[in-house]
Amino acid sequence: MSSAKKLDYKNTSLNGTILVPGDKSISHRSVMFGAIAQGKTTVEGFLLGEDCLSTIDCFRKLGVEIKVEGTNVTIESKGIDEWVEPKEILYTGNSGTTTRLMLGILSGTTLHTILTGDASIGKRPMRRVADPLRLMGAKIAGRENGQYTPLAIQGSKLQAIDYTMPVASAQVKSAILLAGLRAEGTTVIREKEVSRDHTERMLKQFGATIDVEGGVISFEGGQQLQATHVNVPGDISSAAFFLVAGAIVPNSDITMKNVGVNPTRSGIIEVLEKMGANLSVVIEDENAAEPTATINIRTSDLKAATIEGDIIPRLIDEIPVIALLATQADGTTVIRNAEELKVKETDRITAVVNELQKLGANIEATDDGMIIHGPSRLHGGNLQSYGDHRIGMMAAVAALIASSPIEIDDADCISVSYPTFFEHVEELLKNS
Ligand SMILES: O=C(O)C1=C[C@@H](OP(=O)(O)O)[C@@H](O)[C@H](O)C1
Ligand SMILES: C=C(OP(=O)(O)O)C(=O)O
Repeated sequence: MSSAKKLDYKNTSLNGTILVPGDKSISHRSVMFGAIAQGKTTVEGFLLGEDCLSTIDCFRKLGVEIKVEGTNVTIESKGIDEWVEPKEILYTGNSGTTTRLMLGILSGTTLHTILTGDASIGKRPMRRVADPLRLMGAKIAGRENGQYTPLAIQGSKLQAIDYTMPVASAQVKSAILLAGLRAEGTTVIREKEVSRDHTERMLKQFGATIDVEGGVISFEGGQQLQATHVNVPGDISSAAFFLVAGAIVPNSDITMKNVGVNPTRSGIIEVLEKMGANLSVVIEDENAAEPTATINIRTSDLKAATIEGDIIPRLIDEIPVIALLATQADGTTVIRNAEELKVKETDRITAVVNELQKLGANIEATDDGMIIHGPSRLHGGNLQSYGDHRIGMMAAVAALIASSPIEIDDADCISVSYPTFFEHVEELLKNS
């Protein structure tokens, strides 16, 4: 059920300390790796967002025992060879990560499975994963030769490949690595631009050996994963909404603890620094499998920046809210090389530009990004989320500075990645 939400935040500031929920990418992977390994894996700080719950649901249908108690999750598996062939279709909801990584995992089993998701997933390109997996010997069938869900997979024997990534995508890389775990030989992946490396880090955590050097990943097939404990840090992509809110809402001072600051994810921190934000980042644990930090942000005088090149994959999911940030910065912000935004939950270039224009922002779309002239005073209006959690949250942060109320058509979609988002907004407003 979708629900409209009217936001009327007048003369408020945001103050206080919050703990953003667990990282979505790492939460997905913790369940996947725990299900592949034999034994009991325990996860702490798991994200109870709908996308990660879809991943849990898929593995339960494969016979893996998964218990959820608050944000603690226990996965008990007899190992990938003991999974059962599901009688039902595996439903991946709104989650591209679940769909693409499962495709890689399931290709190397002996099972017949079918993956499908919601209307948005049904439009997202899957050949970017199916094609390299087919080079490994995977048997995948689907609409338009495997481009779109539903996708049927007949598990088969796989051979390693040496693959040069045509796009910077951690989902493609991870699907190949997870198939590579079951393949004969050494899988080699060559990345021109580094994408998030949670899969590589977690493979090591589960006892595998993986070599990463100068954008080249080498990974020997046939390794067994060992069940372990996974500590999921706070999601920097969720923290991003409050980093921007703290910078643009007058008289604000927000602290977030335990935020994951893996360098392949922390592009937004570099952008905030470049734009002159009042920001401090104190590393908590540099040696953890995934490093964390306490981050403080205060109201800032911002200047425009150019955002392009190899930083793009390190902040791709943050671009909608960075665009909002740029509407409050002095000068012209240019975002380039971000055409991947067109194949997310919705076309995020069109969605961001349309919705921010409705509020009076001076923003235009380009083929691979957007151009924003700031600063501009935003007014209220009726905004669409397009069923995309990141667009919904961008609209909600805009409401914190808009001169009149903003109504968001379908705000429920925010629970895909940040179910407690509005509780955190209320908590920070209380202290103002
Ligand atoms: O691997 C992951 O967990 C993700 C990778 C990124 O997608 P791409 O691989 O399509 O760039 C990102 O946008 C998505 O939110 C999560
Ligand atoms: C693109 C996203 O996720 P996914 O690809 O897993 O749907 C996102 O969370 O912004």
